[in-house]
Amino acid sequence: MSFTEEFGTRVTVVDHPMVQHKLAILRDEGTSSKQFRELVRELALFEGYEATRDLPLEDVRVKTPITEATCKMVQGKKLAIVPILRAGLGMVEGMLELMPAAKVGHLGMYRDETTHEPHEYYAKMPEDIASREVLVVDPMLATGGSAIAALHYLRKCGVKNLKLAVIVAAPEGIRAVLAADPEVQVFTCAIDQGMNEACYIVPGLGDAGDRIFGTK
Ligand SMILES: O=P(O)(O)OC[C@H]1O[C@H](OP(=O)(O)OP(=O)(O)O)[C@H](O)[C@@H]1O
Ligand SMILES: O=c1cc[nH]c(=O)[nH]1
Ligand SMILES: [Mg+2]
Repeated sequence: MSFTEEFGTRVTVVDHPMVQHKLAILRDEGTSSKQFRELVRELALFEGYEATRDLPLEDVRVKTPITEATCKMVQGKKLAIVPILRAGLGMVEGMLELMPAAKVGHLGMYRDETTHEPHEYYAKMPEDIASREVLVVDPMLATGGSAIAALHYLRKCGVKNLKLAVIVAAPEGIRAVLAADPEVQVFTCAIDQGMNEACYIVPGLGDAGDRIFGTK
């Protein structure tokens, strides 16, 4: 069964040629931290473009230099971007370029190196998070543990409309997320083969947080 058949409309693979090109450079172990950060920002912008495709529009009257016309503008929808620290921070700037009025909540989470379980160490959300449409961002979806913990936290905050944008996903992680949250929509630039024994995505791109911040 193909991933399209298995995941249906709940998963969108953003596989535009420019996205695939940038992702190939991102995966390359020789790519510097500076270029890695720039690519993560750019890929986030492309993903944000897809993730906001269903935003409601309203009619506005515009006077062009030629005549008056009825045009469309995005309704004043309340949005929030929630990066999972650290690596998710790399995607915030690109998302904000697209949605400058969005609020940003932060969720600190690290994966235990042995058990691969997520540990939450920080959370700061906009006060009105429950009434916002929320886009959780993190470049990597491996076992799905971190994303599931983030989605669970946001559901407990009362968030109704949740989307998750990652850059590289393992099929196991997607399955786990879809099973844990029956409504979340997932956006990814690639679905990889799987994970190795250390739960790193294969072929993946290594440790996204370390590559963004140059910590290894
Ligand atoms: O799907 P999972 O198995 O939970 O793995 C994915 C998580 O692991 C990475 O974070 P990490 O724990 O390395 O923290 P960091 O962002 O601080 O590097 C990544 O950015 C995700 O948050
Ligand atoms: O491949 C992986 C898996 C988890 N976290 C990463 O940064 N990369
Ligand atoms: Mg990391």
